Amino acid sequence: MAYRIGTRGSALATTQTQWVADAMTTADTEFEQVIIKTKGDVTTGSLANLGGTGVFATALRQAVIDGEVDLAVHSLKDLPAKQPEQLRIAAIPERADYRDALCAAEGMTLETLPKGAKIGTGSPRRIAQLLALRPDLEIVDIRGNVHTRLARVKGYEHHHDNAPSAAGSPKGDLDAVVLACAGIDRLGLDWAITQRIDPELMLPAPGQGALAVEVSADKAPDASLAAALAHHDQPAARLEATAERALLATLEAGCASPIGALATYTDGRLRLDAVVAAMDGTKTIRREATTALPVEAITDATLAAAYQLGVKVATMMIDDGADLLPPGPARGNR
Ligand SMILES: NCc1[nH]cc(CCC(=O)O)c1CC(=O)O
Repeated sequence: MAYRIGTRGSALATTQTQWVADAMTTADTEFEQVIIKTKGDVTTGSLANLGGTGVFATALRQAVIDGEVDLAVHSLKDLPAKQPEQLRIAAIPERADYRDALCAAEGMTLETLPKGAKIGTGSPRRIAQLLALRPDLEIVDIRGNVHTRLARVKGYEHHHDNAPSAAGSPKGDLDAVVLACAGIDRLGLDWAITQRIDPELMLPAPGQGALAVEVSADKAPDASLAAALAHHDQPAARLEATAERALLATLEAGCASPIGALATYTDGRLRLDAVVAAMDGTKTIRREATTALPVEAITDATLAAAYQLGVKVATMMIDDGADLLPPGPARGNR
């Protein structure tokens, strides 16, 4: 059978969708990419001002609901925490590097960047954690695809002369940008990363580095597609994503500040670290908890335990005043 697999049109989106398609292709199961334009792709201007959640995902999700495509591949971190009833995340494949990446001029790191260095990012979560570490940094709001953002770093084009030209936007005007390692690695641009930022210093967005393969909840996939999806649903990634998204769902109801969260599943234990931070970096609330979760296979009970871990850590943070921190801009760019 051939299936239509929906994707955003960016280089990163089509690369990761092709990765999923290739992984799931068998002798009798193949995939054809269908590119869906989303609001996040056609709107220019700062994402911090665009508002709302899920700007990248909405049109793609609608294409699944309308039956235009059989399945869709998203970056999990672009999906709002609340799952729409018409859709189901059928697979969360093995996760890539979940860390944030500093891509700086001259091999610099967060420790060696000069005082007052100009750092490009539009993510309230990254801004808050950067300023908590280095209040002297000058943050510059940037957006655009991975190539466009990397081209803002001094010397980038000198090192990468076949970089697609980032028409219209400035080049080489920043000391560094912060992006997700996962996206840069998937595009084969890992040489641009000068520091994979330790999650002790900066917690990633909930779901960062993970992909979500979404299908219609009403129309069950046929047997060969269902088998391919089940085979690529990785238990550790599923448990980690469940805890991170439970935390996000709980905090979104009670606090409006930037949120970072990282769950790691190793040796039968699921650990969740999370942070809520004031945008100016002056206050951060960071908590963690671990639960023993020996699993052979994912069941409703293990997923419920992972979800409860997220609720627990979020509740601890609200008790510690996470809901009293000043709000960041409307969400949509983590
Ligand atoms: N918000 C855009 C977005 N959505 C997913 C990724 C990176 C890949 C991933 O986290 O899986 C990015 C770019 C970035 O934050 O650098």
